[in-house]
Amino acid sequence: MPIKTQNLRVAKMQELTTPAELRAQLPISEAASLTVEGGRNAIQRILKGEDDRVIAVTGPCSIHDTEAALDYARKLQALRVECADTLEIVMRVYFEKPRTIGGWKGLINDPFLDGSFAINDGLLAARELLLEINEMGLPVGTEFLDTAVPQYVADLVSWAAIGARTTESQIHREMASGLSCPVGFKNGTRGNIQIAIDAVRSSAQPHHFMGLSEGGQAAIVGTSGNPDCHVILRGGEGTNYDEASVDTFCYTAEKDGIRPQVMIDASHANSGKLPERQPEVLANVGGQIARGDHRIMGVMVESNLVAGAQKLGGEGPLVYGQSITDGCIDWATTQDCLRELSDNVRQRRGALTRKAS
Ligand SMILES: O=C[C@H](O)[C@H](O)COP(=O)(O)O
Ligand SMILES: C=C(OP(=O)(O)O)C(=O)O
Repeated sequence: MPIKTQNLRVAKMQELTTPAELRAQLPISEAASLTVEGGRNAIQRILKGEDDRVIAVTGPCSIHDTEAALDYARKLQALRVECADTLEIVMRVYFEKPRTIGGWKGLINDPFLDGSFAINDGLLAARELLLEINEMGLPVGTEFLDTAVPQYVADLVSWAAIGARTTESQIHREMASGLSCPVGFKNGTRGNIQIAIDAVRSSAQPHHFMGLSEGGQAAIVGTSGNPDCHVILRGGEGTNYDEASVDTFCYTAEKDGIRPQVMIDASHANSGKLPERQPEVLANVGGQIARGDHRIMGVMVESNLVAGAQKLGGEGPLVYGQSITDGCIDWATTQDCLRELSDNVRQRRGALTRKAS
């Protein structure tokens, strides 16, 4: 009789809702599908240089309270309409957090914030929120971390990110090669840009891998490759948002055969994890744009209703609209920064017109 050699450290296994079941419960509406298609098309045109606007992915570090997220979305949608001529504003709606060591891993993993890990409820809450935001006309960007998640929600996502900790991972590049939306790859946590360039090249190719079918069966997935991938500079051991860093990145990108274009993350290592530094980063990046730089096609901002961050599990109730992961800038500051960026895009147009005449 063989001794037990399997699942020795698996404490629990519970059935997961299938993607088809979740989608039947919360089907995409016509209004939401139009927002997704419009958002993806706009981003694709910006990536191809057919639209001179700048993508601005802005929103909380992570979603932990869907009511607060909807409040934020209503404000952002008004700003999106105001800045439509210069910016393609997309709400950052992050449900999955890649932790350096440990901590809360996001709304899908632990929606009740209490270690109950009710993932079926987390998927439901995520899909419900994505539907509501899209129905407002506001496109959504998210990070995909668990490779099973896209089958549940990717039809409601206009732009996706692969994080600094997973850009080098083959399974994330395979996943990106099959996503229907444009995808940004962050440089590595130590600042390595080559892994992000390699990721863009890898994801443009077709791949075959093991995945999940609509019906929740294990499946062999074949993809056609994603031509709409790009790099996001997020800093590393130092910052990499300045002109010299953009030059270095674009030189390397062109040498490796990818488009010399980039999104700049104003947060993470580019702000030294100090949220109050994000406006300074955005002003620098906006200055580069105003002076005529067309290589910077997007920015990312960690922003919430209330500035800073709070500890999950601290004394008293959570502050409404404040991050429980990385610190964010508040809504008023976000509005000022994006309006300034919008002016910078106009200045770039003016500079080009002056040059041409
Ligand atoms: O954006 C979020 C965080 O920077 C990332 O998830 C890592 O967080 P941690 O270092 O607090 O775990
Ligand atoms: C985790 C994130 O960023 P990074 O992968 O750059 O650390 C994030 O944007 O939430």
